[in-house]
Amino acid sequence: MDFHASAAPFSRKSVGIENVRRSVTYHPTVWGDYFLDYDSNLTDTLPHEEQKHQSLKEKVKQLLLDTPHDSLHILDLIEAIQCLGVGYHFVTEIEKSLKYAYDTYIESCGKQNNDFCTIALRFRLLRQQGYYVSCDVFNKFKDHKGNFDESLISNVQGLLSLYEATQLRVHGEEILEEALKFSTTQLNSLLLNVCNSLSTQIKEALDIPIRKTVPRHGAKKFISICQEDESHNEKLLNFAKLDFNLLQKMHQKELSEVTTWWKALEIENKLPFARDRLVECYFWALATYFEPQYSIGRKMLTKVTTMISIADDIFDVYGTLDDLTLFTDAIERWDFSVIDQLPTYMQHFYKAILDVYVEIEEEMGKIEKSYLAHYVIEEKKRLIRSYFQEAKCVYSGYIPTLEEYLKVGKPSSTCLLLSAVALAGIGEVVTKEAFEWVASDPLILQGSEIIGRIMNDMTGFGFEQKITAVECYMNQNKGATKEEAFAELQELVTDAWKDINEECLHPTVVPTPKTLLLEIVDNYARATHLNYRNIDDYTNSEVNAKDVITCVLVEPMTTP
Ligand SMILES: CC(C)=CCC/C(C)=C/COP(=O)(O)OP(=O)(O)O
Repeated sequence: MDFHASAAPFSRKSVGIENVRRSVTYHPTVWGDYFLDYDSNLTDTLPHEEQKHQSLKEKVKQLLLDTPHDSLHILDLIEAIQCLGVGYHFVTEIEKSLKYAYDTYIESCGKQNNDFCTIALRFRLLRQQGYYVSCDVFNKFKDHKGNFDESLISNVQGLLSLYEATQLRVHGEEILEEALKFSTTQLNSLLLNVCNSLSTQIKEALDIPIRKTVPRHGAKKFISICQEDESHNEKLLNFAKLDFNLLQKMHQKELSEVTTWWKALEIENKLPFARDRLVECYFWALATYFEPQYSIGRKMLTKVTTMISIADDIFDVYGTLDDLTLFTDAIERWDFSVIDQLPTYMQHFYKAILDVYVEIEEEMGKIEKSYLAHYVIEEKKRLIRSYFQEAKCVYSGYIPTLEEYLKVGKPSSTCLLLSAVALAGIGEVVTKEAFEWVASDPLILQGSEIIGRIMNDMTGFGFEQKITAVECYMNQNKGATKEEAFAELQELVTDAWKDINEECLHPTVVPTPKTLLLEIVDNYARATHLNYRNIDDYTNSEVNAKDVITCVLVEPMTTP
């Protein structure tokens, strides 16, 4: 970027405040010490719960094995298992059934008893699994004029199923673009004429489709929907509820541990200008992966994310240009001995950052992979470099083009660093190739970065203390309104989802552990959708985020 062009109205330099420390009032933590109480006394799994869990798991597994691959019922069963959040227990069985569905795809879709709903469901389940299957199967639901058949309008479940299937579309799939418009319009008009529980289901799907749902949040939501459905399978539902509760206890215990760490840092006293969002950061980590074996990863991610959040507040609000120059240099040098050269308020923070990465290196050392920790540090440096570039831009008053902006705005989304940290926390299965893949910033990761950056910027426009993609677009297209800028940027988000969808299909160039890496990247985009689809729920976490966190991390499911 060239930072020497004419000054913009919001330029700090233009109003002579480049060396004035500023502050914005963020609301205090919603949670305080709340999760400290969730220590082992409350969160250890009891032996009878363990036994019941095991026995229900066996029963669900048997149900899967007993349902023939060629029955229509198997698709509904897999869908229920996955939506209820217990698919991770039956990965092999599900893969086997879906392989069969893939091998017999065209033949099965052609059968008489294959209705609209089933065809759309099969299409989605296979695409979710990474199988490329053709969208031509939807042609048979069009009338002689080429429109979707009017008879589909009254089929609510079919419309929902079609709508969900379109979320897996890739570039150039015209019929799925039409299907998305058709199903969205019809579902919106149905909202007025259906019963309460169905209208809630439609509203929720329109707001957050399955493809964009954060797994734990989705599990809780679908358990409630499933309960209302009289045809639900009791054993599966009970298993899902118990599994949810056992995982929730584990997550509460992790939160209790990271709260102890956070309190000891005394951030609210030492850096009172910064957002205090420990639990929200943990929730982001939980969105990345929720399974028991990634406990260490979630704790690492939480610590790293809180440090990012503080750094972001220093760069965007509090720090002077001199402070930011010193801090960026100190991060490049990555050395405890440079602490004294930093302004006092940064010293404690700089040490806290380095300590977190020492801890990551030590954790990786336990599996003899500490030599890979430098990949994570390099991503931290890349992030801080991008923050510094953005800050310099504000101080210079130059408004970049959207393209120039995104070169810096993509890494500043945090997606690259958080993906590298997520990898550092997966234990034995981590590979050097996976870190190198993240470092190379492949297309799929860029998709998540774009979603992260642009959705964040749209909610931040008018509030952020820094330049956003919206200003860049409006400046570049003289006379463009905010609405036009939003429409154009929303298109970029839609395209980014198509990139992600395409890159998830076999054969992928993603290294081992492939499925996990794809999940990590997908989940970053999903967490962004959840937190930034209306307002910035991370910064303003008193309303929506508080409700979501309460639902996922505080309220257990009622089990029989
Ligand atoms: C993914 C998460 C939760 C990251 C950690 C904190 C963070 C940088 C939040 C976004 O703040 P912001 O809206 O001020 O970001 P930016 O300044 O990059 O626009």
